[in-house]
Amino acid sequence: MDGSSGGHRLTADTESPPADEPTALVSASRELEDVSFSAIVDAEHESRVLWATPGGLEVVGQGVAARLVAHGSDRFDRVRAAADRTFAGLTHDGPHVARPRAFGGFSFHDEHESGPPWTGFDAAAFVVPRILVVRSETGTWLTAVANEPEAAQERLERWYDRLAELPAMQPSGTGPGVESTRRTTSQAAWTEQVEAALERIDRGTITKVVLAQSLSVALEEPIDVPGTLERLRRQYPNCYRFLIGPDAGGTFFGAPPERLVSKRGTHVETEALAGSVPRGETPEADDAHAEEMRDSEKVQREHGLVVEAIRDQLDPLASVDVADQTIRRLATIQHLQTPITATLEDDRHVLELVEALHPTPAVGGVPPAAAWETIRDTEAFDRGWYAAPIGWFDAAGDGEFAVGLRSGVASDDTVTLFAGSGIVADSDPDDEWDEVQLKFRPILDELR
Ligand SMILES: C=C(O[C@@H]1C=C(C(=O)O)C=C[C@H]1O)C(=O)O
Repeated sequence: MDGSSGGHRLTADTESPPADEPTALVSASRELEDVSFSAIVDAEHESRVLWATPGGLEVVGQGVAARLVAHGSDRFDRVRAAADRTFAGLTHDGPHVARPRAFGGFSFHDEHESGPPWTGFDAAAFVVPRILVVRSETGTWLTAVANEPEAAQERLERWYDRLAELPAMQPSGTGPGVESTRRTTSQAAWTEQVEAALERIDRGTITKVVLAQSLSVALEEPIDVPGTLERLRRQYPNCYRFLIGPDAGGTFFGAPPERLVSKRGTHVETEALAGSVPRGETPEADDAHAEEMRDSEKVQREHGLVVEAIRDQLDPLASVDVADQTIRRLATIQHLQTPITATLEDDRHVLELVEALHPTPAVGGVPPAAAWETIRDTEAFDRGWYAAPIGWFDAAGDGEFAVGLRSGVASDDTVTLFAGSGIVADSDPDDEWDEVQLKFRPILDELR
């Protein structure tokens, strides 16, 4: 069902209300001993989600209590309207951290149509899972969501018993092995693409554009996505981790370093993350790379465009505070980062902020429309949900979104990876090529 035409889509074994009379969601929570998250997200052919933040919140969900889907240029508004209907009258019996949330995201651009490798991915799609396990500072909670209190309670008890029987920890395994890789963009084609973008920059059509590549990886064994994410956690402990698995089609997953936005009440946090250099072999070499990035006029210009665009987007809504630049060090790469916070004048839904910010020039360009045209004229693959907002929102309109980077979409025995880099005046095609290869590594290393 298209969420634009109604709120809930209920799967067969829930108590389906008449289509035009969605009943309110009811949820109940119970504290758990720690459990293996895989038990929730291993289920194939079931809708499943995983969301983990650098701050330590981890959530897994399975099944569909409500689904919100939208297409077209007003997809953000449509999801928000569907969210209001979905969450109207919600009653939650449990701690705030374990409340029902809608998890999902958007495609990079609003003309997106689902198709390989993005089968199962609409232009905007969220689910409120029927079963959630939340691990936070205050403990681990199991939440069941249904349309009636008895059904929620029954589901809660059934899953509590089921999870209690499983071992708490499951091995995260090893990579599925890479049989072969196929590029959408050869290095020669890339050089031409970057040079064509540089011409547009010269002519003044654009100031910056982020061009990307995709890499299709044929696997030796089927991939265990939750296991892969668990291994990514060890390598990239300060990154987000996400898995979005519709009940049919591919599974989108990744470990992005970049927050698009988080909102709690009137407090907003976002950041500019743009400018990239490799890690060094020694602490001295590491610092030298970081120094070189900080001192580069080109990187500062590229980064400054992102800070400026975020400030311009938030200024009409909030009082904005831009902090000092720092270096964001990840296992394989370092970035220039500027943390940005804001205080909203009036409370807003997090989706309003997502719409205002996406795509920032960290993944799109300046000016946005001409940059998008450049991307469309240039890239030989479908961005799908790559570099797009991935996250959650709740009944109050609070939520958090990452940028879907360092990511791939898995289907059958293939994972398609995506990575890009910002092109500004003075960009060198060979350097940008190297940067893109570095950004494939987080996922690619875990597949080997
Ligand atoms: C586009 C990507 O990364 C983005 C682009 C960056 C850059 O151009 O320096 C840095 C971080 C991200 O905002 C990607 O990882 O695919």
